[in-house]
Parts: sequence; C-alpha cells; structure tokens
Amino acid sequence: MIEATGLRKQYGDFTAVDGIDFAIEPGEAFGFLGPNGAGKSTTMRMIAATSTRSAGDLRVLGFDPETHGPEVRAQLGIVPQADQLDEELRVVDNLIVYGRYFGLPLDYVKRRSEELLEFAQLTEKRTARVDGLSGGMKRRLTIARGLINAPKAMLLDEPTTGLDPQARHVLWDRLFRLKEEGTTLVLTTHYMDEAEQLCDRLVVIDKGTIVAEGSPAALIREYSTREVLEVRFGSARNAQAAEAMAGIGQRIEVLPDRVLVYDHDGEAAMSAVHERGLSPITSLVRRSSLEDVFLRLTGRSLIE
Ligand SMILES: Nc1ncnc2c1ncn2[C@@H]1O[C@H](COP(=O)(O)OP(=O)(O)OP(=O)(O)O)[C@@H](O)[C@H]1O
Repeated sequence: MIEATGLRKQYGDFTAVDGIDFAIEPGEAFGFLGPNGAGKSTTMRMIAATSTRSAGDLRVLGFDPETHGPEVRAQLGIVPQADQLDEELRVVDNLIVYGRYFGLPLDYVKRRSEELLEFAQLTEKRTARVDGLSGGMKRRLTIARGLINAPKAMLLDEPTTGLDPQARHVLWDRLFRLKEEGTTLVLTTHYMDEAEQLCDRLVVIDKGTIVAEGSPAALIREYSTREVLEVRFGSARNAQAAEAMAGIGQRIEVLPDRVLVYDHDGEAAMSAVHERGLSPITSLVRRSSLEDVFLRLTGRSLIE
C-alpha cells in the first residue's frame, strides 16, 4: 500500500530523514516509533503528499505522491499532530465543511457525518462549538474528519500526545475498531505503550534512520530479555550500586534515576542483588517493553 526505498529529506544541510526503506501492507497497523525530532512527522508529510522528498522512491497506493498529490490525498485520511479544527464551527459542521472540500456530494457528506459522529462518540455534541470540547473529543473529531472520504489508509501523527490516560484509552479503542474493520493505520508515536497496543509491525526510528523493524513482540524478543528488574538506590548511589551488581542478569543499564537489570527471571536477579548485601530503596520486576528495545538500540530513552 505504501512503499519507500532510500527515502530522504534534507532541510538545507540538515538531514531529517536519511534514506529509509519500509513497506506497509493493506489492513496493517504500522508504526514509526521514535523520540521527538527523529523524522517521523517529516516522513508522514512526504507520504501525505504535503512535502516533497529530497531523494529516494516513494509509492502510495501505487502513485508517486509528488506527481499525483490529489489522487493520493483523496484516498488517505490525515490526522495531523495539531488538530486544526475550525474552532468556531459546530462539531457536525466541521465534518460537513471538510467533506465538501473533497468535493463529495452534500447528501453523502451529511449521512457520513452522522455515522462518524456516532463512531467518534460525539453524537451528543453534534451542535456544540468545537472550542468547548475537551482535548480527547477534539482528537476524536479530527479522526472522524479524516474518515469523511472513507480512506483506504489513515495517517495519524502522534494521535494521543497531550491527552490524559483515560482519553488515550478511549482513542485507542476507536483506532482498534478501525483496524478491526480493515482500515490500514499508519501512525507515529513516541509512546511505547501506544505502539505495543496498536501496531502489528513497526520501525524504530532515530535521527532519521531506521534502527530496527518487526512486531512489538519480535522486537522485544530480539533486543531485550523477558523480564527487567528496576532498582533505585538514590541518584547519588545508582552508578556505584550498578558496579557492585556486575555479572547479575544478562545486561545492566544505569539511568539517572534507576538501574535496570535485564534477565529472563527478574525475581532471581532481585535475590542476587540482595545476596550481594545491596538494599535498594525500591525494586520492581516487570516485563520488557519497547522502551527497553529503544534503550538497547540507541543508549537513550524514548522520552527525554
Ligand atoms: N521545515 C523544516 N525546516 C528545517 N528543519 C526541520 C523542518 N521540519 C522539521 N525539521 C527538523 O527535522 C527533524 C525531524 O523533524 P520531525 O518533525 O520529522 O521529527 P519527529 O520525529 O516527527 O518529531 P516530533 O515529534 O517533534 O514532530 C527535527 O530536527 C526538526 O527540527
């Protein structure tokens, strides 16, 4: 559905996207996971035919977005990072006006708008002004708006950034529904839990390059251990305690606020720490996550 080879974007001397390859299949939920500034939005803009590429090849639904922008845009649903809704219009009118931009017939747009309000759980708000909606409602309306043209693929740039946990869960549920209905989802995120919840497959992107690719479970299997022990000794003592823990587990990472011990059995690692006479202030055993994968691959945390 979307295929890139050697895709690159330069802004003057600065390379924002440095020759990346990826292929997104129909019906798949595909993610770009990476920290701020990794080049995710730039990649999305090139797919959405709103930004040109500096080199490489890109095909979206069989078209080159650079030469066939209107054809590409007609078949994509776009959910940009900032909502860009018409704040002064009523909720339902945001959908109708947007549908009319696509040149869709008014009858169709009106019917579709009601369906989409239902889907976005905004029917009760249909005549409310947008500026009175919560952040989560605005996001759901932006998603509904992106669906007005019954797109083959939805591009979602950081769909839940800035939302509270409850609003994020409501949004994930709606996106999951879309995925179940067969819509291809392409999303960027710097939240590992979002990537784990929604993506069938993802690429980990850092400084404009792809550093790993696979399903969340496969990435965790390949780049991390089953469990992680997190211990805190206080910021002044973490590094020293980590040295005293050398040899425990398969790998140790020292972060400013905690030490991570990677092992298939976190409880066993915890016992080993205590056997060395160390007493952490707090300790916790958890399953490995994509955050651990990112740390392993880049030496940095996803959210800094
Ligand atoms: N128009 C532009 N001119 C110059 N540099 C840009 C421009 N747009 C983006 N960049 C730079 O390119 C890099 C990648 O930006 P991009 O927005 O794609 O990152 P991102 O991974 O989406 O992060 P974010 O979550 O912050 O949007 C950043 O260093 C950014 O400052």
